[in-house]
Amino acid sequence: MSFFKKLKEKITGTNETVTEKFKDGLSKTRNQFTSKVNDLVARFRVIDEEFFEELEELLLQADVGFETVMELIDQLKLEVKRKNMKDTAGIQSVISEKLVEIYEAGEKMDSKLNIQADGLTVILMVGVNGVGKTTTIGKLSARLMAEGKTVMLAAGDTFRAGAIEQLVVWGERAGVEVIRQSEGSDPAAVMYDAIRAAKNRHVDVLICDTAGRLQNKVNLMKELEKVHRIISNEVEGAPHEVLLALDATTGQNALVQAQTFKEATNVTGIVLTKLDGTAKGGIVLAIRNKLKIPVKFVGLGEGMDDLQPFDPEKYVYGLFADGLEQETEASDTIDK
Ligand SMILES: Nc1nc2c(ncn2[C@@H]2O[C@H](COP(=O)(O)OP(=O)(O)OP(=O)(O)O)[C@@H](O)[C@H]2O)c(=O)[nH]1
Repeated sequence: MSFFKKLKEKITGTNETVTEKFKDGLSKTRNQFTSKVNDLVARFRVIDEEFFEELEELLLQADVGFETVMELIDQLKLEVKRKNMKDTAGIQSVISEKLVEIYEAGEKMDSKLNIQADGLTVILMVGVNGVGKTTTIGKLSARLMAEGKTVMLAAGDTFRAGAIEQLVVWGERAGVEVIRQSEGSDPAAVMYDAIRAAKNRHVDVLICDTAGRLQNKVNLMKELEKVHRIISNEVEGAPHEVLLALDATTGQNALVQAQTFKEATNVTGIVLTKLDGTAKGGIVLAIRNKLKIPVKFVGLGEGMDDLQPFDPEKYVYGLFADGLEQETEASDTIDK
């Protein structure tokens, strides 16, 4: 049975709304990358060295990243040989199978949020201004509340004008309390207040916003270190997650930002925002392989429920949805 058919069977009936979100969110990448792969397959018919070279180029253009592309091409060559495939029919299914395998074969990384069963969980959100940090905090609050958790927010970006107000608006929208001080105050003091309030009110999850001043690495590091210290002094084992928000539309630049934050703090997971806004959705694979940090969530749109836990199979489905529909329909007809 082809990978497409197995994948189709696996995801049918399991939360179709989420599957559709991945499909819609990846439509730009699919229209660019996958349609070019389809053209390539139609143009070549026979699998040869030139076919692999052009495929390699398409994968690089989709921001999959050099090392991952090389690994994928090697794996594909082996599989083509093993299966004795002479023509390109069915190669998309093999490509998608290998993409999932490569994603899952890497270092074992837990993409689940580390939420404590008892007591307060503290999540620190870091990232450069404008990447969608505040929006992500709002969406994450709504998601946790839907799971039955009580949530509180700490307005720790006291640096950027308007950041506190923006968080308060999201807090109101999601129905969660925001602990704040005035602009320019010490973010560590805000965290201290917020932890006190969260403990007093027996809140399950406290999400802390931070300033994303990447322009000044020394200040960024100092501030994050101080905030980190206050949080870990007040709550044992905290912060339980340090989530770095990265904007998928910034491509390779997102990798550079991530490197800086990695040096400043112990990032435990990536939230890749605006994946719906780029045709280079391969960046997910580059991030995982280059940074060795799990992508825990992806942003697939602007709505409250458009932040979804990353799932490699749904992601690959989103990339190859059209081909998958066609292939399974054709083989269903043959089966009948
Ligand atoms: N299409 C799309 N837009 C998004 C997504 N996430 C965030 N946005 C949009 O990106 C813009 C910037 O998001 P903000 O949350 O304001 O950015 P920010 O990182 O909080 O900015 P700072 O508070 O300065 O750090 C907003 O218009 C959001 O609606 C996403 O996953 N998809």
